[in-house]
Amino acid sequence: MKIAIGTKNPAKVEAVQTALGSWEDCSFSALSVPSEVSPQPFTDEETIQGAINRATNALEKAKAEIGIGLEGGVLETDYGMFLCNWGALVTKGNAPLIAGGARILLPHEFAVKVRGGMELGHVMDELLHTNDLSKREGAIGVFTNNWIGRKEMFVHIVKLLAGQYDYGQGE
Ligand SMILES: O=P(O)(O)OP(=O)(O)OP(=O)(O)OC[C@H]1O[C@@H](n2cnc3c(O)ncnc32)[C@H](O)[C@@H]1O
Ligand SMILES: [Mg+2]
Repeated sequence: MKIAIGTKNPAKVEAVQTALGSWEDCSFSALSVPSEVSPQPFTDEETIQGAINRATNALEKAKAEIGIGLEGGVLETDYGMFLCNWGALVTKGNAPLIAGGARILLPHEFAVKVRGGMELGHVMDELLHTNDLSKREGAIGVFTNNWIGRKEMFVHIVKLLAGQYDYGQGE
């Protein structure tokens, strides 16, 4: 079974490969595809839409059986700005399967810069003097002192997607 992943970000690609490690006879291809939402989504809805678009575009581009899209975003609440992450699994002719990931509050000084129009990944690299942090532990890794890294967080989302897919196969 051919599985297309709608990104080349290693934190996401490795998460899919790890989460689906027990699925037999799978081949994975990681492709750069448009999310068709803003580079920094600002709501759950926009982040979900980005995940679905990545999954759909990857499915079509790779002519795969399954497309998987993972998207990071932020959302404003009465408590402050949370980071959020969503995943979608798309198969031809079916409604997308959707799953959400862990969310935590962003420290004020980081949220202020995101509100000002910067992508969270760029804010992280600027304030922490890092390079491409979002391809490794990500914001969630930094702000949880690496108890939960970005890959681990996405592994959970992909397992939630795979489980729903398995459930559907049994119907
Ligand atoms: O190449 P792609 O797949 O686009 O990977 P990305 O790192 O840009 O990731 P997203 O577009 O899904 O995420 C939107 C922004 O949020 C940033 N980000 C970094 N760590 C994050 C985290 O733990 N949770 C959510 N977003 C995070 C990310 O770098 C982007 O600037
Ligand atoms: Mg991006």
